[in-house]
Amino acid sequence: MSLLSLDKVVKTFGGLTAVNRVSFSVDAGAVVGLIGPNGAGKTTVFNLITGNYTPDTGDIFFEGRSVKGKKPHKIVEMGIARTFQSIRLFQNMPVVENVLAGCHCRMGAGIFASMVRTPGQRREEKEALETARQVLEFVGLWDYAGLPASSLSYGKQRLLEIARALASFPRIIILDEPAGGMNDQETAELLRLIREISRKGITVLLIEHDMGLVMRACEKLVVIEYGTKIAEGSPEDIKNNPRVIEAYLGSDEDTGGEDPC
Ligand SMILES: Nc1ncnc2c1ncn2[C@@H]1O[C@H](COP(=O)(O)OP(=O)(O)OP(=O)(O)O)[C@@H](O)[C@H]1O
Repeated sequence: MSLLSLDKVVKTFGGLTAVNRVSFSVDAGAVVGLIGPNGAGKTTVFNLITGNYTPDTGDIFFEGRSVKGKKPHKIVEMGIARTFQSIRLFQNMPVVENVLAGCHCRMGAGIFASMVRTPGQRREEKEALETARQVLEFVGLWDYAGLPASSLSYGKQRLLEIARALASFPRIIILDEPAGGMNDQETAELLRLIREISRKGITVLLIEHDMGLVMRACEKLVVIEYGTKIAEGSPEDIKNNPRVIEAYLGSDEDTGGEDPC
């Protein structure tokens, strides 16, 4: 059953159609990759799913409910969490505090409770801390919990973003170029982590330029070019799809003119 589905979604910026009638679905429990050359519209698709943008036309459904017009924090509450292409952490704050920021959407106590620290508030804080510990252990960063985020390597900062997203207990996690800036060892570790996330029953949708990672991690790929979906299928199908090869060969910036796969 599909957890997330896009139905003929369109997004324009002035005269530019960044996303052009894109439809695809993501099954519950799947790891799906959204790929395409630079500027194809991938991040815009993510921004549409997560409520950072609203589709001009078309619709997006999560668990059968439209997310169109909902604010990003409401969409997080529905069970969709994301990371960003450019790292967005509170650099001067400790690692653990960055994760606690991700727990916030599940904390129900209001402003009054925060001021007087009611027992309910204290319980929520304790639970949030426990969640932060669990997700940091899960991504291998618990040992760094007290250090400022800025002290982490670039690759570890990306893991911290994933931990923060996981702290909202998502049903789907949307990763925008998680391997960007990672070395080979970190990328291998990331692949292991994506598989672990999937094993926990969390659906994964990812944009990634590292084709080795995409091919190993994903069971389905959706390919877009100039905002339009040009192919969809298993990594093996996509690898051999002439239309996809052509799209990538035309984009030296991405592949150095080499086959994407
Ligand atoms: N807020 C915006 N205002 C105007 N144009 C935008 C905006 N966001 C994206 N675009 C344009 O929409 C197109 C798609 O951009 P997008 O960032 O979605 O591509 P992408 O596939 O994620 O690229 P990359 O792989 O380089 O990150 C580009 O031409 C981009 O310049």
